[in-house]
Amino acid sequence: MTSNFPLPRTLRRSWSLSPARTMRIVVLGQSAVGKTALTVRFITKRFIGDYDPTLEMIYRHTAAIDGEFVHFEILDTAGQEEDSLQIEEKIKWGDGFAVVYSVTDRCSFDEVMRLCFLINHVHSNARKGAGELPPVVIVANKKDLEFDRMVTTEEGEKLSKSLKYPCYEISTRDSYEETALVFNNLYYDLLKQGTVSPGTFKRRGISKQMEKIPRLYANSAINTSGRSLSFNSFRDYIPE
Ligand SMILES: Nc1nc2c(ncn2[C@@H]2O[C@H](COP(=O)(O)OP(=O)(O)OP(=O)(O)O)[C@@H](O)[C@H]2O)c(=O)[nH]1
Repeated sequence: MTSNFPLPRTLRRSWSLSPARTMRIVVLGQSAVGKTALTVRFITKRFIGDYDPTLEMIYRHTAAIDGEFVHFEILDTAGQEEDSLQIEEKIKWGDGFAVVYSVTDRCSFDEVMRLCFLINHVHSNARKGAGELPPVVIVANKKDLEFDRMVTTEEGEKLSKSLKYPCYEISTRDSYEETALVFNNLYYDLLKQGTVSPGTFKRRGISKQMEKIPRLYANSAINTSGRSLSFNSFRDYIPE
């Protein structure tokens, strides 16, 4: 089908983009800190309030960053207690990590350190000292809930300094831009490591456990209706 209207400049530009890279990001953190909200906000640009708390999913999303297509595969983990072997499989799968806590929940803040150590431990063993450790960002979510705050900005900064990972204090509810910054910066950090070939990031094998996690192809460009979608209708809306 042809159109009588000229294409917008942004669409015309995208045709000259170079081949896509794929980056796998694992979103970790305690239950109810906003992992699903963060992931869905990034890929649909919308804040959707209610999710099935137990759902674990790999979202696939293509974004154009600095004139390049980047395929994100984002594993939104369940955030509930599971044995360490299961978490380790997921950590092995990732190229980069967003470790999320809520500024309204001190326990979720205390969990960040353990998760960061686990990431380092798993990847140090896997790489046997060769190569840099994967990029990690700490996400302090729900900063809009100032009255319920239990963790100060300074505490977040102190943790960030001691772990040597950047920490972004954000509101997934209020800002798409802050959410995108988390994922885009993980991508830039991985690029900086210089371990990427022009086509794709280096791939490792996928375990049977990882193959069982449902995958969903989602792209913000698909959702242009301006409707507010519930999570279930969001899932039905976007085909695999
Ligand atoms: N006010 C506010 N609420 C938020 C924000 N981010 C998430 N929420 C709410 O926090 C609750 C939990 O969000 P989820 O995204 O389901 O949290 P989760 O970490 O994925 O939870 P699990 O699936 O149990 O691991 C939901 O009611 C969200 O609407 C935010 O930035 N501000």
